[in-house]
Amino acid sequence: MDARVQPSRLDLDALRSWPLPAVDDTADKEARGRVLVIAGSREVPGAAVLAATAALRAGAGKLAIATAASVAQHMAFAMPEARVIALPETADGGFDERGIAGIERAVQAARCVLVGPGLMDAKATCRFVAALAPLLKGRGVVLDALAMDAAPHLGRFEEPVLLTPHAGEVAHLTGCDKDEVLADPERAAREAAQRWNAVIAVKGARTVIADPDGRAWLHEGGNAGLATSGSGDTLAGAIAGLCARGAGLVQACAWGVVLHAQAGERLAAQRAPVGYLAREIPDAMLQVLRDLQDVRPAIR
Ligand SMILES: NC(=O)C1=CN([C@@H]2O[C@H](COP(=O)(O)OP(=O)(O)OC[C@H]3O[C@@H](n4cnc5c(N)ncnc54)[C@H](OP(=O)(O)O)[C@@H]3O)[C@@H](O)[C@H]2O)[C@@H](O)CC1
Ligand SMILES: Nc1ncnc2c1ncn2[C@@H]1O[C@H](COP(=O)(O)OP(=O)(O)O)[C@@H](O)[C@H]1O
Repeated sequence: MDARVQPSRLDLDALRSWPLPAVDDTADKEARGRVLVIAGSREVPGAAVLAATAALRAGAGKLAIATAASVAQHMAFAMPEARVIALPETADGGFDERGIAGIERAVQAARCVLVGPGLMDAKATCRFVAALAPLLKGRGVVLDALAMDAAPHLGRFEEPVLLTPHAGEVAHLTGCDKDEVLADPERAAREAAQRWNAVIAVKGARTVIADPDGRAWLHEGGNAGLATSGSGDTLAGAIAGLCARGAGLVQACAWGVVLHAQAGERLAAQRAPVGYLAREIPDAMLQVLRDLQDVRPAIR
């Protein structure tokens, strides 16, 4: 018999009974929390824009983006709400770990740091994340996309970190088969959470979140329209934004997963079931967030 405790179901009702920390009407942008998005390479700069937009739509107060030097100027115009820090690149388009000195202050100021969307050069990314890891202590950390490749090399995290792999990325990280993960995402999430002492969200039509304490949450919802280029970047960004404005990693992840899926459902109803764009998801998430807060206000 399967001894696993059933995962808690995540849906809008679950969020209503798990309200986000309230943001006071008198809050300034510092109180709303700083988020640092380390993302975007010369081939995939848009991933940083998608993640950063979602972080602000989720309610973060202040935004910094650390991105490839070759696209930093363009990023500053694409994302006028951000302070943009240029990172030196490797020949293969990765972030050179020597650039970390230039983001040290931004890391220290951030309540949440998201690393990964749109990064290139797996080897350089592993070195970069390994060198960054000691600076991340005490803040919410979300590793997405190529930044997760560092996880197997970092051993067990000392403090919880969130990883957001889809089934293919779990297969890539653990050496198992993608179909095995799809057949039992809960097992994959629980095993990875124990192995790395991390919160894991295995994403897909069924998303399972597991934490190192043995708790798990299951979300079923959204639609195939969410299976689109850049969609995962908006999820990671929203989670980082929720964390920056005061939610813990697990709550931020749970809220982000439901908001993202609900945004997909709204876009499917408003536009078409398939064919809406990742860049449209953050605004739809804001609509869902607003309606939720009408029910139980988190921002007065
Ligand atoms: N047009 C673009 O590319 C855009 C990309 N964008 C952003 O770029 C980032 C990367 O996205 P992506 O789409 O390039 O990488 P994705 O396919 O998620 O693979 C990730 C890893 O999983 C692995 N992996 C996958 N399946 C597997 C399997 N069955 N079994 C084993 N391994 C498997 C795969 O290994 P590989 O297939 O390379 O061997 C790879 O290591 C992300 O942030 C995305 O949002 C956007 O911003 C918009 C434009
Ligand atoms: N059929 C589906 N139903 C519901 N959600 C889905 C479906 N397919 C994908 N998603 C969601 O869309 C997102 C896709 O993320 P990801 O594969 O990382 O995209 P990308 O790498 O292009 O940004 C995940 O949050 C996943 O849960």
